Formats: sequence, structure tokens, C-alpha cells
Amino acid sequence: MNIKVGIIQMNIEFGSPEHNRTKVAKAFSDLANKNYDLILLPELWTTGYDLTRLDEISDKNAEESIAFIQGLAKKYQVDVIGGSVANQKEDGVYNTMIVINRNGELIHEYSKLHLFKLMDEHHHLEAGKDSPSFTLANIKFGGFICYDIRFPEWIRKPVLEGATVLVVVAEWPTARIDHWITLLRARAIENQSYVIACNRVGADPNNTFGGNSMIIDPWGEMIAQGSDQEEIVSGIIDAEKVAEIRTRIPIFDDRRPSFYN
Ligand SMILES: NC(=O)CCC(=O)C(=O)O
Repeated sequence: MNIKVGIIQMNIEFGSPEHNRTKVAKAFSDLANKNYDLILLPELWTTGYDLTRLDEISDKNAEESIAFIQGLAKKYQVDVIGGSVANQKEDGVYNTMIVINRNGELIHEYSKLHLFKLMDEHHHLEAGKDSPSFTLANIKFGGFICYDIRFPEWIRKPVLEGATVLVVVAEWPTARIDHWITLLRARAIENQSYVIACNRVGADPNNTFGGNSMIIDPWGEMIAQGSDQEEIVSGIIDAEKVAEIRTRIPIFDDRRPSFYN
């Protein structure tokens, strides 16, 4: 089954949810009638890393962001990995990925497990406790947020539960963009899975972000790779290719888990 993927590689206006929502609505309308099946947004796309103002600008239980994405998914009949948003809950603010299908149903929420100290997340955000596994359009996915990709043991979890497509949403700085590219290719090759990754571009007061959103096949070949500018990165994935690659080199039969702990 072929799935047409569109990654919205965008700049994010620092601490300005209204501005960013208007921008995302325009991007969806530009993508209308182009037969996309799945659209991705980046990490913290409503607020950016304006972490000191999260009390004012985060979204209570992510309700506003969920309703906004539900409206777009239904209007344009497309499944959406709605990036992540600053999600204010009773015990603190989480960095939460939202997944909504084309009927507007909330399929999955995942709050970032690994907080990134270099960008002060541990001072302002709570670490999530959710599973990264979900099913969308009959395909099993693993969904991750940025720094999570440095933890291969966490990425492996949904794969062992049947995932064939790994999605990543990010605000990954240009300074370490080689790590982003290398880690994503490694995650695709070692898990024999598609990787679809959305990174932002532009700058905030502390960092410049490197784009290079990408779609990688389960053999590690680059299907599409963005620049460091705003653009739609698009490509087609064929979920059946995963089985072919896993037959060619049967790593999941050859694992020796009893030796791994
Ligand atoms: N937003 C993030 O989690 C950034 C992670 C990052 O830059 C890294 O090097 O890891």
C-alpha cells in the first residue's frame, strides 16, 4: 500500500501560537487536492522553545491544538502527525505529540520521554510516561520527539511490537545536524523500518535550526531530504517493502535478547 507523505518543514514564530496556527492552516490549504495521505508538523510548533512563558502560552490539556488539527484533518481528509505542542496538565507542562486521523479522531498522544538538558527542557517540562506505539490507517507506527532518537533501545520498543514506520518530530539545531542525519539513517537501517522525520527551520533567540526533514526507506536509502529552508518535503512510502527487507537480512530472527540485559 502506497502512502503519500508531506512534511511541513516550517519556521516557528517564537512564543506566538496564533501566528503559527495561521501559518499551518495556510500550509494545509496549499497542500489541498494533492492527494496527501499523511502530513507531519514539527516539535513544539505552536510555541517554539519559549519555555519561560509556558504558563501563558501552553495549551491546557492540548485541547486547542487538538481541536485545530482535528478541523484541518477533517477538512482536507488527511491523517496528521500533529507535531508536538506544549501541553499544560495539572502536574506540569508536557511536550506532547498528537496524532489525528482523517475523520478527526484523536488516535494517540505521546509526551517526550527524554528531556533535553542542553535546551533547558528539564527546568520547564515534565517527562512523559506514554508508549510510543500506535496504529494509523492499519499501519503500526512508533512516534518520537527529537532527542528521543539518541536512545536506540527506546526506538526498538515499538518495532518489537510490530511497527514498520517510525515518525520523528523535532527542533534540531544546525550545530548538530550531522548527528540528526546519521542517527535517523541508523534508526532506519537497524530497525529495517521507514523513518519519516520533520525538523523545523529558522532561528529562535538561542539556536538556528537545520531542517533536513527526511523520508528514509527500510534499507536506509533517502527517499526525500529537505534543505535548511521552509518547504514541503514529500515522498511515497510502500509499507510492504519492510517485509522484503526483513526477509533479505532477517535481523529479527537472528536477535539474541537473552544476552542483551
Ligand atoms: N529538541 C531537542 O530535543 C533537540 C535535541 C538535540 O538537539 C540533540 O542534539 O539531541
